[in-house]
Amino acid sequence: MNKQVEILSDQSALVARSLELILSKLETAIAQRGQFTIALSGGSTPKPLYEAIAAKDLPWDKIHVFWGDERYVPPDHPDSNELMARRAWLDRVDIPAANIHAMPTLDADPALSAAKHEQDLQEFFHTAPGEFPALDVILLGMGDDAHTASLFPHTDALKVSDRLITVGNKDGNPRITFTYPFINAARSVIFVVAGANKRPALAKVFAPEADDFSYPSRLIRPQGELWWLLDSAAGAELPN
Ligand SMILES: O=C(O)[C@H](O)[C@@H](O)[C@H](O)[C@H](O)COP(=O)(O)O
Repeated sequence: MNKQVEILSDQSALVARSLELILSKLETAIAQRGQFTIALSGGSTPKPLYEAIAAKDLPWDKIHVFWGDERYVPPDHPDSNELMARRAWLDRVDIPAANIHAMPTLDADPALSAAKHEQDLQEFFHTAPGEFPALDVILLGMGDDAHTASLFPHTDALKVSDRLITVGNKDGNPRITFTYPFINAARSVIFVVAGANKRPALAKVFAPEADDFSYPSRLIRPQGELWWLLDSAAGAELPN
C-alpha cells in the first residue's frame, strides 16, 4: 500500500487538489484502458468537488460512475447520495445514462438490492463471485465516528469479506455499501475529509494501534494507492 497524506489550507484548496488528483487518475485510466471507473462518496463534503468536476470538459462517454454506499431511500429522497451527485454533477453533463450505476434501493428487502447490485457489478467488470474488480478511483468520506462508506463501527457489515456489496446499518437504518475488501481492491482510494469535528476519529485511524471494528476507516488498506486529502481543520493535530 502506497499511503499519501496531504493537508490543504482550506476547503477550496481541498476541492482543487481532489479535482486535480481525480483528473490525473482519469487521464491515466482512459489512456491505459479506454475507460475510467469511479465510485462516489455521499454526505456533504464532496458536493463542491462534484460541482467542480461538472465544470470540466471530459470524455463523459468513457466515464462510469458508481457509489460506494447509499442510504436505503428512494432516489428522489433528500437523503439520497445519488440525488446529491446528480444535482451537483451528473445532471449537468452529457454522461450517458448507462454509465451511471446507481445502487438500487427500492426492494423491500435491502439484502435483495445488495445482491442485485453485486450481480450488476460482476457483469459490468466481467468478474466471477469471489473476485474483487479494481475500480480506478473510490472516493471516501469519513464520519466523526471513523466510519467510511456505510461501514459503521461494530456492525455486521465489517465482517463481510467474501462479497462486493452488503447491507450496512446506521442506527437501525439500512444502507447499501461496498465491503472493505472491495474498496481495498481499488487502484486508488481517495479519502476527502474536512472539519475539526473529524480530528478525534483521524487520530484513532492514524494511530499505530487501535481497534479496526471501533474505527472502520482503519480497514481501508488498499493494495493500490491510499490518499488522505484533509483540510487544515481536520488534519491540524496529525503527526507529521
Ligand atoms: O452516505 C454517507 O453519508 C457517506 O458515504 C458517508 O460515509 C460520509 O462520507 C461520511 O459520513 C462523511 O460525511 P460528511 O462528508 O457529511 O461529513
